[in-house]
Amino acid sequence: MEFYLKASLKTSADPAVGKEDIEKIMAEAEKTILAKGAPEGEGAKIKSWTLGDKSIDVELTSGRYVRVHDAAMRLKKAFAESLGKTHKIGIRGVESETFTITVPADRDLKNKNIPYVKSVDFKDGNLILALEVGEAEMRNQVPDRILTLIEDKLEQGDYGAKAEHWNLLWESADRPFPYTNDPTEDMLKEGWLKRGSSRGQWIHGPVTTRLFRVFEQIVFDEILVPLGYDEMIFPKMVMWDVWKHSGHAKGIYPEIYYVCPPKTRDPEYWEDVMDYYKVTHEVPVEMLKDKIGDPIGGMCYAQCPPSWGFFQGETIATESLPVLIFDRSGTSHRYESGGIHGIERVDEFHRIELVWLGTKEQVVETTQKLHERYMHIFNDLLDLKWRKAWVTPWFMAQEGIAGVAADEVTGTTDYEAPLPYRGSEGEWLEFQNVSINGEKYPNGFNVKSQSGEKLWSGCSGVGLERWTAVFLAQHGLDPENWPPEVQKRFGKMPKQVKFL
Ligand SMILES: Nc1ncnc2c1ncn2[C@@H]1O[C@H](COS(=O)(=O)NC(=O)[C@@H](N)CO)[C@@H](O)[C@H]1O
Ligand SMILES: [Zn+2]
Repeated sequence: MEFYLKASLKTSADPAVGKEDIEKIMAEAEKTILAKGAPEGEGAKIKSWTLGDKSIDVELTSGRYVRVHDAAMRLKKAFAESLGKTHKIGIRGVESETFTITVPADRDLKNKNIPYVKSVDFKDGNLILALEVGEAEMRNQVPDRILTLIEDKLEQGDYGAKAEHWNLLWESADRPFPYTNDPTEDMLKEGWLKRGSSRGQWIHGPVTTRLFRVFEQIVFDEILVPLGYDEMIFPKMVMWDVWKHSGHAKGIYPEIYYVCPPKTRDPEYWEDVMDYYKVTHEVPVEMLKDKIGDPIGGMCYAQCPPSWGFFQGETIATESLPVLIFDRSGTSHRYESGGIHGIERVDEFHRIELVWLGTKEQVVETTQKLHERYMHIFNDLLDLKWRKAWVTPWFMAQEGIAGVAADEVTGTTDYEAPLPYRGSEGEWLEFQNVSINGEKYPNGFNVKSQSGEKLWSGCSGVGLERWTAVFLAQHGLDPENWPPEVQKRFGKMPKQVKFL
């Protein structure tokens, strides 16, 4: 991998008078300023240099240490000091005439439309990127981010094949499946729910709503109350800034529902739209496009990121750790891939999101306790056939990164269950997960601990549609066949609205 930069350091006067000083700096630079911070012999190299009538023109090459743009800044500083003192010549700025990054690659890039990249050529097993950057971009590490972007793409395969990591951790004993219908079809027949007008959206009648609340009650009784979680309300419209801190801004765009404000709330501004509708009974979507502002963010997607605004920039007292909170205040929205089927994979869903933060030990211990409580719930209360698997951490998957986390403690455990109607080879459904997210969020949101110890966090998403889909797929719709702990909480079947 090689960086190449042909730069022109603009001088305030003809630099010829300082030729001796410049020669001295150029002669020593590779051993001094251009070597600092690099392993032996891996600093930046001066390929050539000449003096213009108001510039010092230099060709630099480097590997990944003392990169050419950093080398140019170091030369600028050295010239400014030496020429400034002795000859009152200042360095006005650094201009890059040619800036290329050459990276070994086994294939060309699909997307060549990268900021500050003029061209991408794939030749003789290398990607050669020509950059168009100014001094500000060179100072602001833009070339470094471009290199990282390319290396990530080459490593991950250009998006597409996100090889999901999956390792079985535990599986419950088999149990008979007396019911093998598709519960969504039977629920539709029973009138328990109806499709909403939006893609992947359902309107839940009294029965499924009651079932959601029964599962929620079980989470309260078995986890939130005994383990001391406090309820909070996390925002449900998520601004770009939150997703920049959480990392979602790296890869969330294909799957969010965007939020745009009106450009103004002045009714006159909207009169033509209203008149258009009143006359045509059609909503003039084209007209709306010009009247709404840019997307300010999106609807709730991962549910926990906005909670970090509560802790951002704070130092948490030792006595408050571990913080154990949860949110169930609203919906999550995802523009899921096609083939939205049943209630198991929807665009609008309801989740209880548990978040815990503390020292690494506290987070690991809290996570362990959660796994024990879930084990009890799924074995003894919901009486499910289910399993747990160690998978690519959800926060990596949501940034388009495959593989597993750096250390073996950080990561996501998916809880999955078979849906009998899918058949014995049918794909199991992830109905919730538990994750240790390491330092990611406290770092991302700059949250410190009184003791100065690094804070860790974890989160667990309990999908109520998913619990319901798994539970009904395995137990059927007749409460008579449900486990007593669910029947007890469910009570009498709510009266159904009768349609004629
Ligand atoms: N499209 C969907 N439909 C229904 N439930 C979903 C959908 N997407 C996610 N969920 C539920 O939300 C849970 C967590 O989602 S996740 O993306 O895996 N993880 C996260 O977002 C973490 N922040 C924990 O919530 C899933 O296990 C599932 O129960
Ligand atoms: Zn989460």
